[in-house]
Amino acid sequence: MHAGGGYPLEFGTISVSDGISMGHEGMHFSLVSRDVIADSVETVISAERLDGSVLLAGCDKSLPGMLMAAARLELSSVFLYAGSIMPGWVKLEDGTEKDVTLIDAFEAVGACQRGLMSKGDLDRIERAICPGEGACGGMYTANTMASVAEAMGMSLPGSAAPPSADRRRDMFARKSGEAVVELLRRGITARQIMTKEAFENAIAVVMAFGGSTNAVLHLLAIAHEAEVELTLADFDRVASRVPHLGDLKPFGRYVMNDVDRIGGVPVVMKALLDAGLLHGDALTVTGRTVAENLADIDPPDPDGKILRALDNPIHHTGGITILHGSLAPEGAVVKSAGFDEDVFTGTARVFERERAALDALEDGTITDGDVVVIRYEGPKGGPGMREMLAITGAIKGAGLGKTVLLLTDGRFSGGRRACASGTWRPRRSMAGPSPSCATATRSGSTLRTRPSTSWCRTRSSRRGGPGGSRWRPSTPGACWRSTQSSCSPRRAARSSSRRRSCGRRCPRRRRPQPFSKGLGLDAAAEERRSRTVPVTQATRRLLAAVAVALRGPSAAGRGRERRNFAPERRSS
Ligand SMILES: CC(C)(O)[C@@H](O)C(=O)O
Repeated sequence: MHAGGGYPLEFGTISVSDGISMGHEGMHFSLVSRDVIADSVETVISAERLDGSVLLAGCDKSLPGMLMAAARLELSSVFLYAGSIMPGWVKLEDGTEKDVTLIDAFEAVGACQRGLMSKGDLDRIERAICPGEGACGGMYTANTMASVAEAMGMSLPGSAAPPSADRRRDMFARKSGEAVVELLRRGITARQIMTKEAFENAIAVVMAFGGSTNAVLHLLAIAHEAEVELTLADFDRVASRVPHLGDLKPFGRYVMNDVDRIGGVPVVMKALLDAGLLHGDALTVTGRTVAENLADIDPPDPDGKILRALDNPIHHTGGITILHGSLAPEGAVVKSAGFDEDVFTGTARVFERERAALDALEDGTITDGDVVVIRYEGPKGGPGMREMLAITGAIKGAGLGKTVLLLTDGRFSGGRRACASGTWRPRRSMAGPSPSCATATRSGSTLRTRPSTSWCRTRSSRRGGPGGSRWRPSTPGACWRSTQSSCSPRRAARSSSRRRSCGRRCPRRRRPQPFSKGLGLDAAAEERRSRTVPVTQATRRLLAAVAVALRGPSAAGRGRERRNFAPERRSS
């Protein structure tokens, strides 16, 4: 920002690592953290009257949280991803060597429980999965959302794929700072970039990569903040045209680092643009269009292995399918990239909460042909719509990944490999004290799902009762607050802080006035711009005075040192 002529102030938000919060009570807070992050960014930027922002994020919920804040604030913003981890490497007892990610550890737990893996190997995998810093390495939620940000034009072209430890990240950080000052000069705000076309571009890239189902939830939330009309039907429409090209984990063989080696996200964007599947005229944070950025980069064609060519896709439709049917009248989301079978028919085994299903798996009572239904994990009933990675990982590790289907009103991890469909809202799910799923489902009923034709049904005419004998309302706190506005998984996709999602009236927010108002493109503003930098001198004087008051005279000096330090870092 210094280099661009602006003056940066730094602040942090909370963040939750999903790898740590997975599989226990902590996961109730994960999705909630997304909205807390968006709220906290809005709060600081609004309170301090900042002109724009470079929004940095690493793990799953902080990425959409930041993008939601950008959309809500409608100031100049550039999103910058912290990059993903490199895969780990492990040598198992029998001499097998393989690359591993976090997901291998969750699956190893299931394998160990079933006696398919020794405790020694489980321990080796657990120690190998995190060889350094960065978000989870496969095309899980963090990398999916980083690709979303790049495809949407909210981050610099080529910035999503380089790993966390890669020094190119320093270059992207510097350029992001310069870019936001330039956006401010030109009066370009986040909502001018986050248009319907930008969302469609993001969905197209998710479909081509076979990204995380969480992208559906998060994109709906970001669109809601941007006041862009986006529905599940949009995902259906784009998925029907865009083929699945990425042989990427969890279902494929490669990780984000491999995508980086073959040219990163621009490779898939260029392939889609050439095929007429991307809006080339959408504006981006470079101030140029998607097509102009791609022309500058001139990325190579897909390599045919990590990313297939459009005429030789892995699947002819996108990696995510929206299901409808008696089980999910409002829609359910399934990662069809992981389904080999056209139809899955099985017998419902209904569990209240993930723990009960994990216990049944450990007992060996979940078997081939079962449809594990986990209920009371929804946004309100859960609360917090927990991710089910512990159970999907354990099912896969137990060797049941292809023969057992999992349905839940909770969420799925971007890393799950078992057959699973979730984020659904069966009929009557809002009734009674437990507005979770599966009041429509009873153990023993036959469930059928067919991702290829987008439906999931129950054959049973019997509906379950309200159930939920063990359901308790959440106690006041962050989770409880989130239940006050989330009604269904579809609506939970929208920010809890925007009451409109529940049909309650929410006054239209007034657009915040940027502090350095008048940096637009008109002649007078241009003239002013040439005489001033985006942060006013008055602000700078005020900040210096505050720094002196808080930390003594040396603090103001330190501020000056930092400013002067920036160009030196560039030369080193
Ligand atoms: C822990 C993971 C793999 O990050 C997961 O939460 C996801 O959704 O990607």
